[in-house]
Amino acid sequence: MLYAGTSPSQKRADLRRRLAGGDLLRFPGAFNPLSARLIQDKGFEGVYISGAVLSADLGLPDIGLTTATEVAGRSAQIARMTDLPALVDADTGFGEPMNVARTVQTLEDAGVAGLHIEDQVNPKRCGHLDGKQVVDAATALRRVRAAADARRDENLLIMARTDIRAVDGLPAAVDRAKAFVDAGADAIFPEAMADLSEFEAVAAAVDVPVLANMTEFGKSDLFTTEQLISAGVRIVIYPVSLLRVAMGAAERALDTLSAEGSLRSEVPAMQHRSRLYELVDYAGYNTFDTGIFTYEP
Ligand SMILES: C[C@](O)(C(=O)O)[C@H](CC(=O)O)C(=O)O
Ligand SMILES: [Mg+2]
Repeated sequence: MLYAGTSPSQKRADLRRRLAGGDLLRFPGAFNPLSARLIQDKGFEGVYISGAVLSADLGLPDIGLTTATEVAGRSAQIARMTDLPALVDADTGFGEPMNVARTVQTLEDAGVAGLHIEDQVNPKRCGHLDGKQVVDAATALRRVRAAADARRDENLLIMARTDIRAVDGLPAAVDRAKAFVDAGADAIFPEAMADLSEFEAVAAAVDVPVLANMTEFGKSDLFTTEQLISAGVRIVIYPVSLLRVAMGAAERALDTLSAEGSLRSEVPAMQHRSRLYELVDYAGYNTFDTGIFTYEP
């Protein structure tokens, strides 16, 4: 009933333990708190909270318009709904190193298990678009250092994302990944890798987990979990996938409604009322009521 029973510090400890175990951890993007429940129910290892989804949800492009407060608010709503660790996209950290530090503490308070800070210039843009720019190494490292120093729970996972591959090539991405680890990054997110061997090169160069972004319609192929494991990847995100699936279904249903005058033919594809009730635990609330109202002081 209500929110998940696992505390944020426990989720962070769980994530650390699972990462030490060596498996590939799969983090589908939750496009709302309810979908986080579904991700847990289906047996995934974690939930991703995407900046692209947050922007799209507000009807905005992913070009650095959202604020740290909006990201923290949505993160809290999603993270509290699941026992799984949540990883959140903190974009560029929302400002200078001191702002990055405050962003980290705010997201920690929101209950996430980890976050990533990227090295794009402000305002950032989707990592799979052309025309990105990255900041110099010193600036990028200061962001990561500030993030690592700011956390109060040592288990909060600070991931450093580099977008430099699309700008200066793979060797630059490998160099930056190594420097990020020296600056305190617990994991590396190399954005827009061209192929599997590039993931492999980054994973071989650092001794921390590497994350793969399996976003659709982007610069990387959609590799299978087996392929990612063979390349040494330890975390995979499917950031916008569930939103794309849901919006695709919504468009088709609206077209059906226009064409057919009713949604009758769409009903078999819909999530059933009973399944929705299962996910929001209607039964748990009934048990609570029964316990309270039959209680005799
Ligand atoms: C991972 C990402 O940062 C996100 O916000 O989810 C995006 C995803 C996307 O736009 O497809 C990204 O920059 O890759
Ligand atoms: Mg993003």
